[in-house]
Amino acid sequence: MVTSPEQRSTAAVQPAAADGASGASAEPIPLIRVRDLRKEFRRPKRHHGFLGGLRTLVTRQYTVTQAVAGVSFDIAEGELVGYLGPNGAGKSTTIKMLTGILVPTSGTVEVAGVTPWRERERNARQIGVVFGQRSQLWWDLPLIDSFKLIGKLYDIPRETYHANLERFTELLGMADFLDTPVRQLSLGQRMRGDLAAAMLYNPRILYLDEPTIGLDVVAKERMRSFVAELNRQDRTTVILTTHDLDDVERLCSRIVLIDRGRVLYDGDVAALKARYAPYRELVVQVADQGSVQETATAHELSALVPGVDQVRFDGSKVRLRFNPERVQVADVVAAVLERHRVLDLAIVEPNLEDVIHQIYDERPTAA
Ligand SMILES: Nc1ncnc2c1ncn2[C@@H]1O[C@H](COP(=O)(O)OP(=O)(O)OP(=O)(O)O)[C@@H](O)[C@H]1O
Repeated sequence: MVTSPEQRSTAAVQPAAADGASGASAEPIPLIRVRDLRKEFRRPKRHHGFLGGLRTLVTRQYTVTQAVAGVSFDIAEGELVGYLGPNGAGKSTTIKMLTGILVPTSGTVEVAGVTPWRERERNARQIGVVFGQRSQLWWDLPLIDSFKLIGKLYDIPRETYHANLERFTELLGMADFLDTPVRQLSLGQRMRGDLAAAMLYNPRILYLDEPTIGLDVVAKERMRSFVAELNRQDRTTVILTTHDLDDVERLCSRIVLIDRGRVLYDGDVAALKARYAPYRELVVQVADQGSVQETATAHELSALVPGVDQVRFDGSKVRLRFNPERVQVADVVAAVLERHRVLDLAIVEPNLEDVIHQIYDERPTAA
């Protein structure tokens, strides 16, 4: 299931138009516009053994990897989009083309009217980039000196620099380590420094590539709340690639899901869940758990509570799955309360991770 950029907002689960061109003239111009983007990596085929090196040079055969195989999407100002996919799907390659680090094999990208790889400097002023695995800070300098250097490099007006430094220091809790050399910072501190450095010159767009990788829960939450604040207060447009779907649940209303260089899904998270996992679970802990398990098979129990499709015993809890479009939550709860003494009860939404696994499981296998 693929959606073209112009279809996404109105019909998130419709098939894509073949050409991916925008037809709606009244639509506002998107901040980021990507059309049929492709990137092919060619590596010389290596021959081994006696005279292999010579053959490699002479035959000039190549191994071709289609890292990005025709991706199109639009992103409006102020959107916060999760760009997701399994290892090797083409996420980093796409981000590298959007940031101007890589030149595509074909296709177009416009970022606020700029073709990133043609006007790298103009593009650099309007984007902030954080790669979780790499730092743009000066390793041997105190963190504050990296900020000062960025202030000079980007010609940030004095007032803007000081206002941003003060705000980010407060929001990211950096006061205690501003004077510490970057190489002595913990990963969580360094990531906060990187995030602040990426935003010091007020870019309109922030690209985050695995920004919470390796962080503990507290550090992750700090990063997430900072990104949410930038997006809400400053309308910063954010594109986030991550394998941590809690980042996505917490931050993104829209996701673009890619696989083998192609878009599998582009739309909002709620619509994705409604399509692939149209259920809720009532999770109950009952006083008579033992007797429930002894006297009622899952099948019998689901017959007792009308509208419940599936019942699972999960440790001390019973999980009853139902479709909220067919049966009211209140009716399911009432049916359970009528029969059992309930100690605890919760309604749980399907988790994005399960939904995405389901999509990968259902996709056609590679040719
Ligand atoms: N410089 C390169 N030369 C050759 N192949 C490359 C290069 N960079 C990426 N690839 C290949 O392109 C494909 C997409 O890689 P990419 O790094 O974009 O994936 P990804 O979705 O970011 O994966 P991950 O989640 O593991 O970071 C992979 O098959 C990868 O091996």
